[in-house]
Amino acid sequence: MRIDVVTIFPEYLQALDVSLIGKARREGLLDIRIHDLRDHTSDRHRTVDDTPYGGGAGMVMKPEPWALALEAIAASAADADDASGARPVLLVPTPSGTLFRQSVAQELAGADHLVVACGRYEGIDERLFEWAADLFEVRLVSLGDYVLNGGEVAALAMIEAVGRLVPGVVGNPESLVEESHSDGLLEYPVYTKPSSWRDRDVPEILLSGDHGRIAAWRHDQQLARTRSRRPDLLPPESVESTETAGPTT
Ligand SMILES: O=C(OCc1ccccc1)c1cn[nH]c1
Repeated sequence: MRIDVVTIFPEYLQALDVSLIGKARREGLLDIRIHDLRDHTSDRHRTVDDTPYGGGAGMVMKPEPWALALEAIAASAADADDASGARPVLLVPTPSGTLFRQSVAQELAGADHLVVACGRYEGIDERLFEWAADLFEVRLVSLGDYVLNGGEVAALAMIEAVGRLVPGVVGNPESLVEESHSDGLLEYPVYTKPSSWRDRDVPEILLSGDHGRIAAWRHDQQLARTRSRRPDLLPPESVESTETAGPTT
């Protein structure tokens, strides 16, 4: 998978050189390219923003530098994108996007080419997204109901969530199967040695070796946790009962 990131703070994306994503880049599983939006300006001050029409505080990102940056990326990937037959996905982290969830990460992991646009200030001129629709599948996506100063932190989160699902990136694919949200429930509690730690013991069931009962206990834990912390994830009829099945704090 190729991932291009456009930003005015390229150094923010250095985290993508580290750990599993960094290893996948070095192994060629992920082709991640970082672009400085200011390289697509033509004035002496490398201007990327201006005041908002209609007034209001803050600044808006000008559409032209973005269009030049995106055109350059589309041109550099044209052969590969043509071969894949699908338009690249333009992924735009923004508070006004649809909610990013594991299901969205799974979907995006199937794309051949992602282009991530990191907005700053009050956002990007809306016309850019209208213009981009001819070249890209445009996806405005929110990490959650809070506001960051720019899209870079959200881009790191989304790239990690998507990148780790690309085959070969995570060594043991088994660890991708049983994880939070993959079955729509929160993950069960996990424990490791020592079995007794500061007078707190690991639940006996986990030391029993009875894998059937362990699986059942873990599923009960998932349900109890999801009920208490994220009832919104459960279908309506299954929320009223509040029996607990062990440590669910
Ligand atoms: O703040 C966010 O993105 C940065 C951003 C982009 C455009 C204008 C302002 C801020 C964000 C919050 N949830 N998901 C993304």
